Amino acid sequence: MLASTPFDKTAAYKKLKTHHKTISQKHLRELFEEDPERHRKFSIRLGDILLDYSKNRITTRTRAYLVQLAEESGLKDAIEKMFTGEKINSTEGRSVLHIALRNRANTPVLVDGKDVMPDVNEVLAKMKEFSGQVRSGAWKGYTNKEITDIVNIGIGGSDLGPVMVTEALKAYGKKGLKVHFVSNVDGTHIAETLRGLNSETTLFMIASKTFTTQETMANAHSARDWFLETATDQEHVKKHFVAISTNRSEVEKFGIDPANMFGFWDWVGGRYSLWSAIGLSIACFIGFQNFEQLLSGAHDMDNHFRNTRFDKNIPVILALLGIWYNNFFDAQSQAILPYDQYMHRFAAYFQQGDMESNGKYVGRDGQPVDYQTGPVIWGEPGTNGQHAFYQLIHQGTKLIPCDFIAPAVSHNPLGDHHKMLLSNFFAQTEALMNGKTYDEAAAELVAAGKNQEEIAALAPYKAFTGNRPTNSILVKKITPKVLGSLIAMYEHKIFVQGIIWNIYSFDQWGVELGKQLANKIYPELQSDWPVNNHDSSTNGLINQYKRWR
Ligand SMILES: O=P(O)(O)OC[C@H]1O[C@@H](O)[C@H](O)[C@@H](O)[C@@H]1O
Repeated sequence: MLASTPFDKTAAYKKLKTHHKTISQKHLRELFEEDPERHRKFSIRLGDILLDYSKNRITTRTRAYLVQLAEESGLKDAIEKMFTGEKINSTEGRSVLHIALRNRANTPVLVDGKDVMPDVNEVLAKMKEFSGQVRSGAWKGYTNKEITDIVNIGIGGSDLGPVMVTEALKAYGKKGLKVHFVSNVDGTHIAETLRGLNSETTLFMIASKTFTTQETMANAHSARDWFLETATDQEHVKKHFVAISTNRSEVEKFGIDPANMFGFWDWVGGRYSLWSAIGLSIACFIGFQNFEQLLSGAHDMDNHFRNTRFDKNIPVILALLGIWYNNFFDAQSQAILPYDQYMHRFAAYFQQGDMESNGKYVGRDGQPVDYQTGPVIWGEPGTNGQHAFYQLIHQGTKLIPCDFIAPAVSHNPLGDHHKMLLSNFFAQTEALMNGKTYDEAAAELVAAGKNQEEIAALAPYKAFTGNRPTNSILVKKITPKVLGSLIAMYEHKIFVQGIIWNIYSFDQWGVELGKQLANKIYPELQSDWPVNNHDSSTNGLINQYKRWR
């Protein structure tokens, strides 16, 4: 069991409340003027990753109070409980062991007294063999042709991770092998994906932890129907369908050869599962060695997280800064802004990772919390975001803490593109921090030849308050290893915040109600009879749909 102290009852919370009154009056410009050593004091380097968090509205005192908050919340103990397989996902009665999936040290990790590592290694070995066969062309389709297209069918955690990683690591992808992802139950998704594919050279991966998810099962059945239209013989299914799941009996019921099943376990949360067999499409696309590098990058971050004191601990610091803005500055959201086109699904991935984990209002004591928990996560790659929503980040009325992420080395060193990209990356955090005073705006207008009247009219709009906090995460290059570390970094950040907010981060009961109601409404849509058993809005909408369809 995890300790359960409502975080607003800690001594550190009270100190931070008082301290916030002072800090909120300070401008980041002043903080930098007062202390020229901020970059050194507020940055952490881990291998090829540099976190500079100096452009935050903090002093060393703020950090000390935040670290105290983490200590009072029992974080050290909670980390140990996670790493040693204790059932900290209490509402589901499960351990939380994505760290075991990438435990490259192979030290025993016990669940109910049994070491899970032999099972983990067995599945990894099976993934290695299979991905090797697909990539070398040894795995043949029903007409003896090599596989050219993989279609992963899954949703949520069984989709977002593989999508994000295969995009982020496209530079490592095997030429001539395409990966496609179908998630939405909207028939358009699968219809558009299958258009142009050849059943002889297409491999389907049905990825579902439960193997009962409505969307995935509907898409899997449609994929099989499509396949059998040309392949005709049921026997051929086994060369073209594999399953990734924890539910063997449902896999067998669907008709997938158990030999083609890649298992995982209930202690792998869906949104933490890309490290498991759910990553099979990743392993096929980038190769198993690169997949192992991804695991090893995550393992490095796991070790750092578990063994480093909190004030030098990257995930802990990121989590504490998030809490500082969320709970003391009333920030509602957090932007993740990768300056790397390949990482264009990174923010979307952590929308599930963070919002499904920490979008909870009931504390671990079973009572509603009376403070804010998980933020809204959003973001798009720079520089596109700059020409879209950054206006609001710079001059809007809302405080939006931002994580800027960029690689020093591009996979596509084309002319001066990367220097231009990085100049924007550096400029934005500087601009958000410093802003532009009224006097600076007026001076620019003078230089542009404006008269006093024009200056008075325009300067208020051209001034920026600045003082907007950012983290800069500069990495050497987006390699599989670095990406693994970055993903694990955010996973642990989410964990720390959940511990401090005293909520359960590893269940997701909030998604159930919609599913239950959809299952009830689905049979009602079979006939054309009007319905009258819902509220007037739902009845009205269903009945209009029936008239129009
Ligand atoms: O992998 P499954 O069982 O098909 O589940 C897919 C998704 O289903 C959703 O209902 C859950 O909210 C997600 O956490 C999960 O990843």
